[in-house]
Formats: sequence, C-alpha cells, structure tokens
Amino acid sequence: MPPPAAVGARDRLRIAIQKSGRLSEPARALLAACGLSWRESRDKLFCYGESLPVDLLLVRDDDIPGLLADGVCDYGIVGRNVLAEHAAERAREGSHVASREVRALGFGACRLAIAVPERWEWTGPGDLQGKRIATSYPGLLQQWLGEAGVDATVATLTGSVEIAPRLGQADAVCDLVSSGATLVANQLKPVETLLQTEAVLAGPVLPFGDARAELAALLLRRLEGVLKLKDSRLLLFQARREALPRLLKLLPDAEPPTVMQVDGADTLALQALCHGSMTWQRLEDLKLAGASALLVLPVERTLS
Ligand SMILES: Nc1ncnc2c1ncn2[C@@H]1O[C@H](COP(=O)(O)OP(=O)(O)OP(=O)(O)O)[C@@H](O)[C@H]1O
Ligand SMILES: O=P(O)(O)OC[C@H]1O[C@H](OP(=O)(O)OP(=O)(O)O)[C@H](O)[C@@H]1O
Ligand SMILES: [Mg+2]
Repeated sequence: MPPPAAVGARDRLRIAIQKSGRLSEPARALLAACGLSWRESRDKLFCYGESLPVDLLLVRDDDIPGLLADGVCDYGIVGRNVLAEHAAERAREGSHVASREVRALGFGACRLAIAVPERWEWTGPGDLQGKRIATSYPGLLQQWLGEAGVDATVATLTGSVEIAPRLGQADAVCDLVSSGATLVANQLKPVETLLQTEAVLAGPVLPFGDARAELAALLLRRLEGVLKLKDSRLLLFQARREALPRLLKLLPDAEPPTVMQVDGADTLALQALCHGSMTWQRLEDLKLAGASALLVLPVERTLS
C-alpha cells in the first residue's frame, strides 16, 4: 500500500469523512454509489482509492474543516453545523474563509436550536440577557447572540450538553435537535432555531489548478446523478388517451413521459421518470384517474 501522498503532491483527490458516527456509513455509501472503491489500510485511517485516484481520510468530524483549510484534504463530508461553526470561529479570529459548501447531501438532517427548561415562559431572545448557555457550538452561538443584541455567557461543553441546566451549570442550552427526544428526556423545550443542517460536501473556495480539477468534475457529475435519482423511480402504465391530462397533473415531479400507442389510437403505454417518492397512495390515485397496469421500477444510474 503506497503511503498517503505528502501535502502538495496533487495527482490524486483526497476526501475526508467521519471515521465513525452518524455520517460515516451514509458518506461511504454515497461515494461507493459514485463508483469509488478503496483498499483499506490496516489502521483504517487512510483508504487508497482503487477504481479512481480518489482516497479517503477517516477522521473526527470536527477536524474536517481544519483539514480542508490546511489543504490536507480536497473535499470533506461533514455536517453544515460543523462547517459553519468553523467559519464562525475563523471570522471571530479575523481569518478568511477557507472552504465552502459545495452541495447538500440529503442525510444527517437536524437543527441547531436554543432550548430552555419547560417551565420557562419564553418571550424571545432578550430572555437570555445575563444568562449562561451551554453549547458545543460557541462560535455560532456568539454570532447569533451578537446579531440579537443579547449579552450572555457561553459555556463550551464537548458533549452531554442537555444535562447542563439540571446540573446547575447553565440556564439554557444550544445544541442539535432532531426528534426532540433528548430535550424531552431532559425537561427542555426548543425555543429558537439558529441553523437548519444536514450533511454537505465541503470543498475548496478556489478551483484546482492541476490534475485534480478533472477528477473533481467527474466526481461532482456522478454525485449529481446519484442524488438526483435517490427517490426516483421509473413508472410504467397504460391509459386511455382522454385520461392523460388528469394523470399528468398527478405527476408534477415526472420528466416528460415517453408515450407509445397500443391497441389502435385510444390506448397508450407510458413511461415516466418520477423524482418524488412513489407511494401506494400515489399509485391508487393514478389508478382512480384512469391508469392501469401500473409498474414501478428502480433506477440504477443516469448520465446527462
Ligand atoms: N440527532 C441527530 N439527528 C440527525 N443528525 C444528527 C444528529 N445529531 C448529529 N447529527 C449530525 O451528524 C453529525 C455527526 O454527529 P455525531 O454524533 O456522529 O458526531 P460526533 O459525536 O461529534 O462524532 P466524532 O467522533 O466524529 O467527533 C453532526 O455534526 C450533525 O451534523
Ligand atoms: O433530538 P434527538 O433526536 O434526541 O437528537 C438530538 C441529540 O443527538 C445528538 O447527540 P448524539 O445522540 O449524537 O449523542 P452525542 O451528543 O453524545 O454525540 C445531539 O447532540 C443531541 O443530543
Ligand atoms: Mg465531533
């Protein structure tokens, strides 16, 4: 196994993903769906790309923005929250922006929110004046407090933030919320949203000036194809010609269908690529509107 190339050697692309955690499996699956495969090293911190010269670095998610900023990796798959926190910290230090969100990836969705004890009769951000707020996102919280004109103390914790009010460590928290179960379990309620987040592909601000440019363009093209087809299905059905207008109204997410004539002029066979999810309810609605012989097929790949 060749050792990881030194920073500055630029004929392979390097992508950092979370080593273990919520984003690691979906990130790998997404890149694998783009046709990438790797030989894993023994320590499993570096995976050498086999099908294409695209290597993986397996790291803590918090390290990804810094690795991008230092040019150690070219792309990273990370929560928007982590990327935005890094940007907020850099802005506070007066440093320039080091990476950008290239594309949202459709998994790891949650929000960064302020939560307070359930008994608190919340009237607005001004309620936090003079209070102490526990968070793992001090940069984003300070930014939000600054914009709201609120002077509060920010207590930085790396985990188990929601327990801080019960321990008397803080009056409120600022943490990620998805189902809300962790808040409920800690007798807290969400009152303000700072950021809607999901996993994103983060990349460089400036284009590559070497062999990586072509590799990056290929990877982004494949990624577009995979993400576009995530919920897409090929719908096949038959219908009488006069039913067509009302059937097409039920398929606003479909590409223009291929229409074939069956059985004289009045019966048609149609084939349409639909991008929204094809639920049982939608099929039943189509049937009621005059479709028959409905068939839903998975779609493997697209290239345009
Ligand atoms: N409850 C949740 N639901 C959905 N997505 C979440 C949730 N909690 C976190 N995330 C997203 O997943 C990312 C990774 O979360 P995870 O808990 O695995 O991170 P971590 O404990 O900081 O991991 P690491 O060990 O890499 O530092 C978060 O930054 C966020 O973008
Ligand atoms: O609204 P919910 O669905 O309850 O999710 C929110 C919780 O999920 C995350 O923690 P995680 O479970 O990853 O634990 P960690 O903070 O120890 O990483 C986040 O930090 C919240 O605590
Ligand atoms: Mg982390």
